[in-house]
Amino acid sequence: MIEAGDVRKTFTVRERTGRLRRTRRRVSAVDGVSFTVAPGEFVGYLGPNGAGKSTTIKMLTGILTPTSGTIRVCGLDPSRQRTALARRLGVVFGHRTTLWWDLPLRDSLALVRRLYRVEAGAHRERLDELTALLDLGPFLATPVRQLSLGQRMRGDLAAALLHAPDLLVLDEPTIGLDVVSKATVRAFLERLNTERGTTILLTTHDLGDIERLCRRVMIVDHGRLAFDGSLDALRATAGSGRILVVELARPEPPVAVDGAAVERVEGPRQWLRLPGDANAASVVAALAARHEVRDIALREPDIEEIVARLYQGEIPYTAAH
Ligand SMILES: Nc1ncnc2c1ncn2[C@@H]1O[C@H](COP(=O)(O)OP(=O)(O)OP(=O)(O)O)[C@@H](O)[C@H]1O
Repeated sequence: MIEAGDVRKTFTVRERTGRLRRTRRRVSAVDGVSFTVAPGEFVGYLGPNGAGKSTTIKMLTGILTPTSGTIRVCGLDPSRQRTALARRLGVVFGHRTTLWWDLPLRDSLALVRRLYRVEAGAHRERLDELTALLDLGPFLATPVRQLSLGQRMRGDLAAALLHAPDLLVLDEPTIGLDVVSKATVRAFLERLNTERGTTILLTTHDLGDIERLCRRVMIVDHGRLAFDGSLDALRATAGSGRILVVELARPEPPVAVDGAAVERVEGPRQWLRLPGDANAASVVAALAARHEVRDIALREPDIEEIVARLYQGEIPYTAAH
């Protein structure tokens, strides 16, 4: 569905370096990224701010042309065959709407039908289905500018899917949504993928989206693909380990136990990181033999923490392969 081969995008930015002087600087936004996405996959595309995610998405959707490398999306070259690709592709940017601000949602969706030249019968059927799935009924007659963010996002999803695309590309579709709206959007996307077989590429900073939806995760950092694998592989990152929180009878210097490293000390509490293969029971036994332990708790690493540590360079991406 998507094939990207050694894709690069370089921007030239002009900078003021003195009162009258300007210099040009080259920014390598995407620096040799290669991957393929098969039909029916649901892939999360992650990365810290400025890593190159939006630039990649803009190249996949034909908005930007790569400086070098090859891209095929639905068998087409996005920058050369943008119109043909638009018929096969749906795109939703969480930050902005593609709907007409002053028109009621229903009229906006009718214009989308004309844009994509969807046959009237097929449109009605599809609109009914999307209205039911996304619960659009109560606000179809409301002008887009009066919709709440969650309602507007559901309207945008409907607009992107009215022409039944094979591939849906989402850029932060749950940004700013409350927990209930997020759950609605996530449940809808899951159904779209499993029941309709729509391939989905999802860019987000919300790791809840990723955990709930994606079987595969790609992480881009400094313009390069730093990780490409399953969510389980990411969770099992060698350096991630579990955290043992120990409450001692009194404040003590960091304890010394084989197979654990003290990460934090707060009064009588100490946080020990256990490597992936460590035996928690023997660490606890060793601790109890030498210290008066009041309480212990074992925490599994959460995905948010693992990703933060990867971004900060505390664990190498290679550990996640
Ligand atoms: N039009 C542009 N001109 C110059 N530099 C750009 C342009 N677009 C992006 N960049 C630079 O390219 C790099 C990657 O930007 P990009 O927007 O792709 O990152 P991102 O991963 O989407 O970030 P975020 O999570 O903050 O949205 C950044 O250093 C950014 O400043």
